[in-house]
Amino acid sequence: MIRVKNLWHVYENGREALKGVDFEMGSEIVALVGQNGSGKTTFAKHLNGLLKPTKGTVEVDGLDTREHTVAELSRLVGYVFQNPEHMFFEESVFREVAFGPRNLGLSEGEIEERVRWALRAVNLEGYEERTPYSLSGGEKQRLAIACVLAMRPKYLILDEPTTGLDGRSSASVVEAIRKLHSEGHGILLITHDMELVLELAERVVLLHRGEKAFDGPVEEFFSLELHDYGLEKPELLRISEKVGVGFVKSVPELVEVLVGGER
Ligand SMILES: Nc1ncnc2c1ncn2[C@@H]1O[C@H](COP(=O)(O)OP(=O)(O)OP(=O)(O)O)[C@@H](O)[C@H]1O
Repeated sequence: MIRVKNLWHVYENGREALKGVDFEMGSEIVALVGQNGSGKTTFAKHLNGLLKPTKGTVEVDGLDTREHTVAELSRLVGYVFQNPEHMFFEESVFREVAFGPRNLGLSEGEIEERVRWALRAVNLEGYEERTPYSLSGGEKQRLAIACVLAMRPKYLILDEPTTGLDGRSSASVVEAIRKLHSEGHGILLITHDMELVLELAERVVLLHRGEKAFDGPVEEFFSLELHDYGLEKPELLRISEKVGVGFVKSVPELVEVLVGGER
């Protein structure tokens, strides 16, 4: 479990970015949402120790982040940053994914096993010898996830994993996230994309001006007045409400309800 209690973060310039946030998560898919500057990145960086609480506590599987290094915590909480392609520096996909495990001092056999496993998890088998720069946007994003996965973290933080990707690439990333979740990883998805929240999240945490304004099931989240928080309802939900169907998670589900009549 990740346990955050009364988390405050005040930057050196006096900016109070987080004000008393409580949070817990296990192996769910949680979407972390909120308008620009609401504190999402500041919050997420506390979960692998990149930032330490000004006040309050953050514990990951019983480890207090103040007492452990980022290197130690990164084995538990993997962080895939936005636009990860800027972080690739090896000449092959294999070497890129092997970099983290190699730094752990593992044997060549173990490294290879981890790389194959991580590439399989994101459907990039057969890409081992490609250069990272030759990959498509969706493939790069999945490679970035594989690099973090190779450290075998229990929890994954994904910052805007589908932003800038076309429909097909985005679908491949969504599929990889679902697969990881089904294998027991807890996933914190930072995003502005409400369609993605609808499609993937079980639970939503909404930050507003550094405070937690909502924490609950996705259906309940979408019944909030999202404009008040600078957010938009997904088009699909606007349509489904207009035709009197209410909450649906996907276009096929909407069609099924419309064609099948009663739910
Ligand atoms: N290093 C820093 N020093 C001072 N203030 C900061 C620093 N980093 C962030 N802030 C401020 O803290 C607040 C929260 O920022 P944060 O990046 O956590 O928000 P966010 O929700 O992730 O925003 P976005 O959606 O734009 O990425 C903002 O007002 C921001 O300007």
